[in-house]
Order: sequence, then C-alpha cells, then structure tokens
Amino acid sequence: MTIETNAASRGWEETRPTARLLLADGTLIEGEGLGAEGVAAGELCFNTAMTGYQEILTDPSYAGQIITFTFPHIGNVGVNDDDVETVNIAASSGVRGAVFAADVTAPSNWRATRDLDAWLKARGIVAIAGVDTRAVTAVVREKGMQNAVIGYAPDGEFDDAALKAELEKFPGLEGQDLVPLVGSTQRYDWDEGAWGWPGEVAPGVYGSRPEGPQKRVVAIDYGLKRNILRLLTSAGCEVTVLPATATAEDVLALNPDGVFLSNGPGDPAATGVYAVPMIQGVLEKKVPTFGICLGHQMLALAVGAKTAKMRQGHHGANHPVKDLLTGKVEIVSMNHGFAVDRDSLPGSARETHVSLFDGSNCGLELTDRPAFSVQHHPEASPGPQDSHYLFRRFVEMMDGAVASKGGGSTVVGGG
Ligand SMILES: NC(=O)CC[C@H](N)C(=O)O
Repeated sequence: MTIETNAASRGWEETRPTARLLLADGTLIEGEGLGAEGVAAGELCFNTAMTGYQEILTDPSYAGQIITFTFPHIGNVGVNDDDVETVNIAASSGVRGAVFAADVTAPSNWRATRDLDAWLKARGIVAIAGVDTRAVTAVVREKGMQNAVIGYAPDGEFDDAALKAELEKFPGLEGQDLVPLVGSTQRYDWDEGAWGWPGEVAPGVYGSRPEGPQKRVVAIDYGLKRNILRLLTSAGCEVTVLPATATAEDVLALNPDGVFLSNGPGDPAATGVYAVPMIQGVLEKKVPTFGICLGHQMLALAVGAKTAKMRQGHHGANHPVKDLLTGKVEIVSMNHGFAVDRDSLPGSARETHVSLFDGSNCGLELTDRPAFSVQHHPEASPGPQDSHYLFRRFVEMMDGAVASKGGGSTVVGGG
C-alpha cells in the first residue's frame, strides 16, 4: 500500500522526493529528507506533544525508535543546548529517526542557536518531512507499533531492496536491553537545579540546591533525563549517579537516604535481568525508593510483577492520569511502549495511578516498604508540571524513613 503524499503541490513531478519511509506492513511514504543522509530503522511510534521536540529527540528512552510528531510544525523555534535531555549534551539519545508533517523552516526564536536540520545531521538522526502524519498515526493506532525504516538520499535515488533489508535486520524492541547504549558507565555527582522564570531564581538560569539539610540520593542511570536530576536537586537532594550495572552493595556503600530508578529505553524485562537483584537488595534494607517509567517497571519486576508490550504505547505531553491516593487528575508527559500488568502485582503492592486514556497501570507503591513509582514523567521536559509533587513525595518519604530510624513511624506515600 502507498499512502498519497502531497507530492503534486511540492512540484515533485520535476524534483524527486528525497526521502522514503517504509513500514513493516509494506506502507511506503515519500517525503523531503532532512537531518542525516542514509538509512535508519527503528520501531515507529507517534508523539502527540505540541511543544518540546528537542527534549523528545534527546530523551534516551526513545533509543531504537522513529518518532512521528503529530504536531505539524516542528523546528520553527530551532534548537539550543539548554533543551537537551541527555546528560552529556553531545551524546546520542539513540533515537533512530523522525517524521514531520510540515517542512522545517528557518528558526525564529531568541533561544535558538542552530536550526533543526543541521542539528539532526550532527546527531545522525535521519528525518522525513512533508508526510501525512495523521495517516501514519492512524496506521500505528490500528495495527500497533511496527518497525519502519527511513532513507534520505539528496539525489532522490533509492535502492528499495537495501531499504527493505535494513528494515528486516532491525530486531524490534521486544527482548532488547538498550540501557548499555545510553546509560552512563561512570559514577558522577549532580548539583544543577531547575530552570527558573524571572523572579523565581533569576531569569533563564538554572537553580542550585536549596539551603539547609540535604537528602543523599543515589540515582541509577538507565538513560536518565537531565530534568529529573534538576528536580531532585531543587527538591533538596544531593545526587550521586551510578551506572545501571551497580550492585546493591555499590549503592548501599554510599549510605543513601533514598534511591532513584530512572527512565530508560528498551524492554524492561531484558534490563530487569541485572537490575532487579540490585533493587531487591535496596528494598530489603528499607531504603526509600522512587522510580520513573523504566524505573517504575523495574520496581514492579523487583516485587515479582510482570511487564508486557503495549499495542501503540503512550507518547505525548497531554495524557490524563488519575492519582488514586488523592483522587486528583493530572495531565502528564508520557513515553513508554511497555506497561506493568496490574493483575500480576503482589499483595504487598498497590496501584496508585491509572491512565484515563486506556485504564493501564501508571503507578504503584509498596505497602510493606517505603517505595513508589510512576509510569509517566513527572519531570515533564516537555510537558505540564502537574506531577512535580511526586519529587516532594519522595523527599517526604525519606523524611519519614529518617524519623522512623529515630523511633518515629515510617511514612509511605504522603501528600
Ligand atoms: N521512558 C521510559 O523510561 C520508557 C520505558 C520503557 N523503555 C518503555 O518503553 O516502556
């Protein structure tokens, strides 16, 4: 099947389309190439965020994926170094490709330091514009996420057999541990706080740790997003980051008040093989633990629950989620293709958040140990800040654990 492009209106009768997007089901779409030349295969998903394309393209949780942006105008505010979510701003997030509706025009924004096309090229991301992204989204919605390949050849010459071969070589995300591609291999400390609006911190600068006693937090890096580290810092945490391969002994040797389990790419079950024993060791010592996205899935696996591949996943900055502890609905940032199977949760875990789009599990807390986690992204970047309270909940949990060490009661959850 070939989806019609707007080729006629672009004069492609005379100048040939420079990019092709081929889906595993045979759908072939032509468009205008940009970013890196060449061929890249990945799992095709769609993201419904209306802002924040640069944070999305640098979120390491997208490793191995091709992102279709449903918002039509991508690139018009350019790019800058501040909106990069990979901890090392030059590092690749592992995103394989991007699909845009409108042409990427010259940037117009005071924060822009570069245009999106040159930036994509420098990062090795192959992209295609001029695509009917609504039609692509409908395919993913109806058939589920599938593998795809993008080819960009400036001369418009394509070897369709080579494109197909590259697509067939891509193994898909199921069963893949992609954390080694994007997670840090070294220990490091973090002390940059959240960006502030004029009057909050200072115009357009990052904050620092608040005054007063700090919580010592060890963050496990499965593909960390910067804004998580910033929000932990602003919440009063002194953060040390350890690689995903850290053992419980490595973590406990730092005598943390709390352990944070990060977001990350790939199939949680594959990463769980080595991540779960560490988490079990930490839980055994009743160290307060907070997980986000892949970290949520890791916590679930550590208590014996199961994860499963979703049909179309959740990718966007406008998803409604209900906090079952408070009854409040929050609009959240989402990016996941696997989900925790709530029916597999043990008696010692209770569901705390659900997606109001499809009822899938979005959070849990343990009832016998101080640990909780969410499937969505409370750090946003991009997205609304409704879920920032979860960072305070983590600090309150650590406060409770300190109090209980001194004879008080352990607080699980909190407001
Ligand atoms: N953002 C994330 O941490 C994603 C988790 C996992 N890779 C998934 O797709 O479900």
